[in-house]
Amino acid sequence: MKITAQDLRVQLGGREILRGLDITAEDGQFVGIIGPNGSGKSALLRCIGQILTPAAGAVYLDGRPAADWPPREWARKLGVVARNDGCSFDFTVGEVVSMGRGLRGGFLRKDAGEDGPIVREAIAAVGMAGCEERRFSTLSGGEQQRIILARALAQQTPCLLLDEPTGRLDVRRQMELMDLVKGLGKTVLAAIQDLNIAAMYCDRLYAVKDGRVVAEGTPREVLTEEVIRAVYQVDAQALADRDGVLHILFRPLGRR
Ligand SMILES: Nc1ncnc2c1ncn2[C@@H]1O[C@H](COP(=O)(O)OP(=O)(O)OP(=O)(O)O)[C@@H](O)[C@H]1O
Repeated sequence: MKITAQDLRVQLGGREILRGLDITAEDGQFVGIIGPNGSGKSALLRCIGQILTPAAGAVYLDGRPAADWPPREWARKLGVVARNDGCSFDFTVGEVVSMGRGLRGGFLRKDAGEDGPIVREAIAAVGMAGCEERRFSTLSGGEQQRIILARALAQQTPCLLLDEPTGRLDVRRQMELMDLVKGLGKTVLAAIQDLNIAAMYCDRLYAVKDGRVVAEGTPREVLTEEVIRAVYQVDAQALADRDGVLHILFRPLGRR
């Protein structure tokens, strides 16, 4: 399923946060959004996820505008993993992940009885099998992050929006999570802060700065020394290893 955002504009607190963004994720593509803190990555994902209403512009799934989708049908197409999306109540892990099933259209729907295996499978997929009865609040930050992803997996949508899905994970868990998501073949739009992770896993990247797209293309096209300098004001070297994997090496600030 294809995700398209066209000319998105957002104003918050009297400021223009998104200034006419165009983003496309083709069916099955893993698309990364990179950019400095405050550049508008979360605002963009929140607009596409219908959590934030844009001042102008539109979001489409397979060419059909968001406004034309009944909310329940939309929730069956698009799973959202927002940042700081912990639960304020003391639910168990199983209950948190079951909420992904509820998002598909009410806990009282006809197929609700089949949720158990799907919930357990989603928990196992993120490496947390057997933790169903644990209190969510007793998990570490990285474990909570994986369970929030499991909740989106249990929603069984063809598209996923992920806001810094690996931010609190150790290096192995980061790669496991990205391998897992990539292996699902879903259309994914993810805000990613770690440029090496973005280089390793994304089919396409959009670099966002001050609410505008300043570069787009394959990781090799976007993660150039010039773009990294323009977007982040840091000096970096982009090197491909013998397997063709791109690595970004950063120079300490003030050293040339
Ligand atoms: N409710 C709000 N009111 C006013 N300004 C806001 C609001 N929400 C976000 N902003 C501002 O919008 C800008 C973009 O925020 P956003 O969270 O989209 O950035 P980001 O690229 O995701 O940043 P980060 O990498 O730090 O997570 C920031 O300058 C932020 O301060």
